[in-house]
Amino acid sequence: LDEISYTLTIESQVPMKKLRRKKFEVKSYCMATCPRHTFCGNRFGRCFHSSTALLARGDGQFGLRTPKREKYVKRENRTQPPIEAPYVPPKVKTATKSSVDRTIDIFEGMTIVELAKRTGESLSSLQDILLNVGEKVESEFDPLSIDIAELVAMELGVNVRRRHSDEGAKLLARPPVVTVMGHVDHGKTSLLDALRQTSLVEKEAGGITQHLGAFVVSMPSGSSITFLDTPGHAAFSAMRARGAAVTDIVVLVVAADDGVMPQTQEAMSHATLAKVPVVVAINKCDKPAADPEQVKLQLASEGLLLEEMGGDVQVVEVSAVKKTGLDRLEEALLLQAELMDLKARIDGPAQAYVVEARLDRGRGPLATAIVKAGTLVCGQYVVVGSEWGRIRALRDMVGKMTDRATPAMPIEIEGLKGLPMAGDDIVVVDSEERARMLSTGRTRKSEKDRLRKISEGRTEAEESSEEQEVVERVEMPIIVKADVQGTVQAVTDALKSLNSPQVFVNIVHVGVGPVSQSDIDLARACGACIVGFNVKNPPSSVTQAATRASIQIKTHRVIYHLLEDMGSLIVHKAPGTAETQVAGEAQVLNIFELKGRSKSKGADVKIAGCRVIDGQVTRSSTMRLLRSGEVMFEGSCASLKREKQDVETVGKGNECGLVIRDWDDFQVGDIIQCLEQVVRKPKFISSESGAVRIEC
Ligand SMILES: Nc1nc2c(ncn2[C@@H]2O[C@H](COP(=O)(O)OP(=O)(O)OP(=O)(O)O)[C@@H](O)[C@H]2O)c(=O)[nH]1
Repeated sequence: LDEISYTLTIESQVPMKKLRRKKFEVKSYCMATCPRHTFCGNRFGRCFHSSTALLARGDGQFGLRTPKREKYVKRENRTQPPIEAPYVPPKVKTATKSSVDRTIDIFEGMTIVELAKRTGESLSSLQDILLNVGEKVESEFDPLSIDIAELVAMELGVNVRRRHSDEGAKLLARPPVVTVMGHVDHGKTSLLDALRQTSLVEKEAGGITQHLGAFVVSMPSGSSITFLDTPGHAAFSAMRARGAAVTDIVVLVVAADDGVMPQTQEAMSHATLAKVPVVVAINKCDKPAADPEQVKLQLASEGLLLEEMGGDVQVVEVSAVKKTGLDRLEEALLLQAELMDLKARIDGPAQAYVVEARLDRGRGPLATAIVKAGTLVCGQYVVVGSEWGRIRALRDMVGKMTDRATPAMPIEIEGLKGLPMAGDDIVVVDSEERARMLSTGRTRKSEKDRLRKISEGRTEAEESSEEQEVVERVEMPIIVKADVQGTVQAVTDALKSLNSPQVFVNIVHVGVGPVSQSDIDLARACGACIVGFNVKNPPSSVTQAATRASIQIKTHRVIYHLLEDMGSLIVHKAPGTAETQVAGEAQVLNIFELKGRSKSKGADVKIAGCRVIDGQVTRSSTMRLLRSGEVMFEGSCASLKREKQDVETVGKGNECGLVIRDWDDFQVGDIIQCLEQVVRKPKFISSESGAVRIEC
């Protein structure tokens, strides 16, 4: 009511019938005071319930008739013209979305003054934080270590990007890091397998490779290419996006017999966003249905400037199965790398990224990493994401121990205290104390961010639930277990995409490895469902414990199947939205009057002789009377008869006699609708690109 800037005092509910008798013209229905709108499902349209209406008389006076006092309450402020349109409540944004994550660049040796400028904080507050972290700064212009700068920024809730200066350092050419992307089934895995087999290193090692999440192909010329071995489904886009942060070149695989598909386009967007150049591999050229020229035209129409059409994107026709064109693909990649003049500093502390992480029973947390610059040396203290450790062992892609790793070299790091995440950065620090400090600071920051995001998620949900009239929002706690850390993350992200205003997908715990007894204990404590992706089936003792505790364990190997399964669980759990549905319609053909037949007062009763023209009319339902499309009344049915017999329902095409409680002003031609309350559940929607969501 505030919205239309006048105030009404509503003193009681008024049946519309009585108001109509007094010749009030209904101008608009007021939903704000309708006691039944929570049931009528029309909260944001007109509320058709008869009991409350905002009315206007012929003279333009607005008011609400109050039968007890026989007067209407006038509006107090008449500056607004009479309302013509139904009242639509304002969209009030209640959520105070926290400011967008801020990220600043930090570097070794920056001063507190510079840090204050970048964070926008006062010098004194930075000095207080420095004191808290036990760092003494004599002057505002003393250089800070990059770790301390990060700690201070984290205390302020600011994200950092570490910048390392290569000034004065010797830069050497380094191999390109390549990610293979493309649509499902276009042959990414086959191509990676075929390329892996071309590796001289592998041949020397007798073809025994461990799965590292990355491998190096060494060419006879002495050059080499590092391939990231990332999975290919759309749900793993999060991981691919992370991969792209380390990636120099993307190989876009397009099947020659299938052409550009949704995930081809998605891969192109990933590469464009990450500003990573693309080399196209038109695969399956051995197939009779292969049409590489058609694929090229499609790619060009997608905006890819192909070399043979005057652009700079190289295209190579290959067959992963027949292993043809692989050498040309490798050459194209090396040429692209040459054009990019990829160089890195070899000396000094390493900058590296985690590609994959897993837990080994005997060796503890293991992280596959790619060094971007500098040299990672065995024995160094490192902080990896929020984890830390001292490098106990470094292994190369064939599992051979090495004491150092140089740029673009995939290595496996042993010695971390916890399991990092794919995409985490690796920072070399001076001491154990510094490593612990930074790791604690990062953990605290990410926990704060997580809680903030949860609360934002809830607020967003609350906001949209207002719009969609959700009965309530339920929480669905989930525990995610997967084979490797990267997959855990991808599955978690994919499950979060099933978040909806009705069901809050709350990932309470994630971990690597099969579902264990401790997962069951946790699930029991918080009523969670356990999701296992690409993990071994749990031991029977664990499954039995889960059954006893009625805990659902969902194990899958195909991400889409997992999402579909969880989607239906979420839909099942969703409370749904209450909706009013017209179950049937009858038209008034005749009006009969029975004298003195009203049960309560012995008054006359009017019966509407109707024909059901659509659906069916049910006695127990609410009836809505429409005249020339306008709602006249809504109320319950007092009697429904067919050929003098009381009946519960009358179907389409049949005639019946209808009495509506508190309404007898029937006219021939009136339409009586029979209203039904239904609960509409949300839907699991999957798009062609593989993206899924729950639509309420
Ligand atoms: N004839 C032919 N078949 C191929 C070729 N490359 C892959 N295939 C077949 O295409 C199918 C899919 O290949 P994958 O390598 O699993 O495709 P992918 O893109 O990795 O698939 P996802 O991992 O599901 O995204 C398999 O049956 C392969 O044998 C090729 O060059 N020629």
